[in-house]
Amino acid sequence: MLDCHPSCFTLLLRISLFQHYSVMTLTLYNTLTRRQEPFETVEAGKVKMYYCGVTVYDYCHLGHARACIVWDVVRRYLQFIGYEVRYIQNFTDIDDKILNRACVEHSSMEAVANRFIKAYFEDMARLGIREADEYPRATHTMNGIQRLIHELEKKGFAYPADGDVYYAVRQFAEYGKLSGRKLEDMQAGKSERVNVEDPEYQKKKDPFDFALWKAAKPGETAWESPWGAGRPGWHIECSAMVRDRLGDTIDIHAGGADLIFPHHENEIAQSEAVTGKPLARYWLHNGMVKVDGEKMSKSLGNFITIRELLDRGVNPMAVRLFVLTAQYRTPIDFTDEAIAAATNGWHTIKEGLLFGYQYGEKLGWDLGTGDLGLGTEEEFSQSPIPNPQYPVPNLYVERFQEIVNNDFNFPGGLTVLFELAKELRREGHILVHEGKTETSPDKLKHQWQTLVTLAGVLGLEAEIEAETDKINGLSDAEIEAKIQQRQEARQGKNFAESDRIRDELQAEGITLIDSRDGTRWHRN
Ligand SMILES: Nc1ncnc2c1ncn2[C@@H]1O[C@H](COP(=O)(O)OP(=O)(O)OP(=O)(O)O)[C@@H](O)[C@H]1O
Ligand SMILES: [Zn+2]
Repeated sequence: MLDCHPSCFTLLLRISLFQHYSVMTLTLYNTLTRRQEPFETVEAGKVKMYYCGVTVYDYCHLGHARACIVWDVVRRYLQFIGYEVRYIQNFTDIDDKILNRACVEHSSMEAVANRFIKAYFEDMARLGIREADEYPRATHTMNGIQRLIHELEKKGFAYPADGDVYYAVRQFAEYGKLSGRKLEDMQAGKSERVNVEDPEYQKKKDPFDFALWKAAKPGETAWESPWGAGRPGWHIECSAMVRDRLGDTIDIHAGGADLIFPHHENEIAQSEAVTGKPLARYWLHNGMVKVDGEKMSKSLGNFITIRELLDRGVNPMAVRLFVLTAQYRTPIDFTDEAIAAATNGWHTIKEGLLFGYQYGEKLGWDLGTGDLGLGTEEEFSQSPIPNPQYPVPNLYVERFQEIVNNDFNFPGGLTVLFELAKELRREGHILVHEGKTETSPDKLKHQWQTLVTLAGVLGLEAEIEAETDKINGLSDAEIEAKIQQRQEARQGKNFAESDRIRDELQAEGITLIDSRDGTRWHRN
């Protein structure tokens, strides 16, 4: 028994409570408060989440891939720790850039949008992004948009001007609370850059007022409205979609850090002026993918599309790893080296994921229904936890959760996966060379299932059949036989032949290491 003063007990109790709290509570950095806070949802056990999706006028690039992967994994993780998540992602299908492309292609805004929405789904499926619960589009939300503008007008936050309608930023006392910008400071910076000849400038009461509705120019696609034919501004569509699909206050509003100002600031001004309630409890922003220090962006033209990257042979799971090895809020540089490092990382995790398929039978695992305990294919693809019957929780899962609970620390979570995968790989080599493993088959099965579960939370899945086929393509015995042939060629001084065999094996993903004691090999 500890000989301790009562205050010492209180301290111990506090420490243990704190430890419990820090382990079990998800805490998130909230852009709005600039602090990391415990995650508390409006309704217990349920998360309403909205992500500002793409403007559909071109193919998605690696920057979009990062955003989509991060929010996909956030959603999976929230489900994993027991939340019911309703996840909405919009498509901006009304925009000057879509209109310009339609003009260039002698096509319509709708045709351009539809083409790139289709491409979006193709690309995201290749990256293993789970579909959102709904994908509202600006063109399908016209009633909600007009209703909101009308309410803003009625409450004195909006004013019509010659077919346009503007939001009066000075009416909203909290304008700037998300981005931390003050109108006065911005005013000083902007005064030299303002173009007083600009017709929009002349219609606005304040240069920072922004358009809620824009009158159509002759020949432009337009929608009827109480203010005349026109189309909505970009910011109002998200306010309307959030309200229509999720209600007045949601739990998580997500998007790239480039959207904090003005887009999200304006969304807050619009929605909160009408409802008088917070639009979102947590504002989360992913960092940018950069190229030579600059944001990868369609408008700057410094981008690589997802399809280009994958068509070059980069594994989609390596793209996921490239994204997940950085904390989601920090910027990351796109370089060939970074992709190569992610590819190496993926090979390691993949080997671990395939362990059960390669060695399960040899280890005498009880295969039960023949699915190695992974559940049916349908369950596997739908559930965030491949099989809820898994032997979870365990120490690995607890550690993973403890790490990730700290502001979605996915890179930290990955270290647990690498540890498991490397251990399984090591045991696989021992089994091949010595006929048995160091660790008991039961424990290995448990570790393997844990790895598959945690990898599933991060959306990392090996294409089981294709990959095992590849591995089965050259069995261990065949590899050993080729090494023997190479040895004979070397003894006969036929170095061309020995090099050919080495290259052939390398092409199959087998690396040879020569030493005094002979040739060792490993799969890459
Ligand atoms: N380089 C990037 N890195 C990370 N996220 C990005 C990047 N570019 C865009 N996003 C995010 O992807 C989503 C869709 O963005 P959007 O369609 O406006 O693309 P964009 O490339 O920024 O367009 P533009 O180049 O015309 O500004 C947003 O949430 C945005 O923040
Ligand atoms: Zn938005």
